[in-house]
Amino acid sequence: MSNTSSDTTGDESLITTDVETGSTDRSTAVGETAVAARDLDVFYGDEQAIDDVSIEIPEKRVTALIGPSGCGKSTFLRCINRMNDMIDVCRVEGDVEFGGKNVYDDDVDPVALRRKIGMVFQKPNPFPKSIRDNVAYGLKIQGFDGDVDARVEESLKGAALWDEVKDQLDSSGLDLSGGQQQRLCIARAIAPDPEVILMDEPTSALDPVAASKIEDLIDGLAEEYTVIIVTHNMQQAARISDRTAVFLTGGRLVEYDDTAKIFEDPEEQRVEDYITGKFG
Ligand SMILES: Nc1ncnc2c1ncn2[C@@H]1O[C@H](COP(=O)(O)OP(=O)(O)OP(=O)(O)O)[C@@H](O)[C@H]1O
Repeated sequence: MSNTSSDTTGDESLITTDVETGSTDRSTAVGETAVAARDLDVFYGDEQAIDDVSIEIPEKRVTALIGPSGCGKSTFLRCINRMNDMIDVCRVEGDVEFGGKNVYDDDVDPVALRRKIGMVFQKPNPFPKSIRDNVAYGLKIQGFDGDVDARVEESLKGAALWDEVKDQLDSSGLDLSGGQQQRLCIARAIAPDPEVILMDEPTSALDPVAASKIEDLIDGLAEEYTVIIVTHNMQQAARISDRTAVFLTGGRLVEYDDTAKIFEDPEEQRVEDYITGKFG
């Protein structure tokens, strides 16, 4: 795995089909499906943001969603754990299957769904609470009756933050550096023991060293969780993901395959044009 991980949005000189792929030791054979979208359409009022997307996302792999600005990557990601429910004008048609169920069925509780499908955002957003309370937050909400301190430690270890904060668990999460705050948010996301972690450009607000740590972390997270990540950073997608889905303008999924195939030999000319920086 390359250790350079600066975000390169807009830096076309770094966009090349020669990017290093296949960073992980995981088998490229696609296993069980964790999340599937079927004929998914999403509208904001009259504007269509996702157009007839069907995709099967494998469990315990890193799947990257890439594509130019405004092509619907974040909208698609937010459909998976129904974060779009919070947007009044947003309407979803079609199915998103998780755990053998359409998450849009009437009997699905979105709060319970989000415990199973956690989310990490672009800007680190710890609560103005102690490090411990940040991680324990979701556990308290779900009425977790196990050993909270042990779970906090386990989650901070899982987010590669424990060694840096173990002596300051009562300090505010806001006093940490940006990269530490993002790892704290990852610890908070994994504490309720989800199956899927959605990440919306999790390194784009971080410096290259902090971003590199998060990339290494994501690689390890996929041992245990299904990771679905939106990134503008082509090199990042190539380095850390097993599968890559390319969205293009109009919210269409134009190609979805093993990451190495997408970056080395895409089927679609417009995908090649996009990843070589000819547009987007
Ligand atoms: N809350 C919203 N209300 C209305 N329109 C929205 C909303 N969020 C997104 N859109 C529109 O939906 C389309 C897809 O946006 P989305 O943010 O999903 O794309 P994206 O590929 O993630 O973009 P970016 O890479 O710039 O973050 C865009 O046309 C955007 O303007």
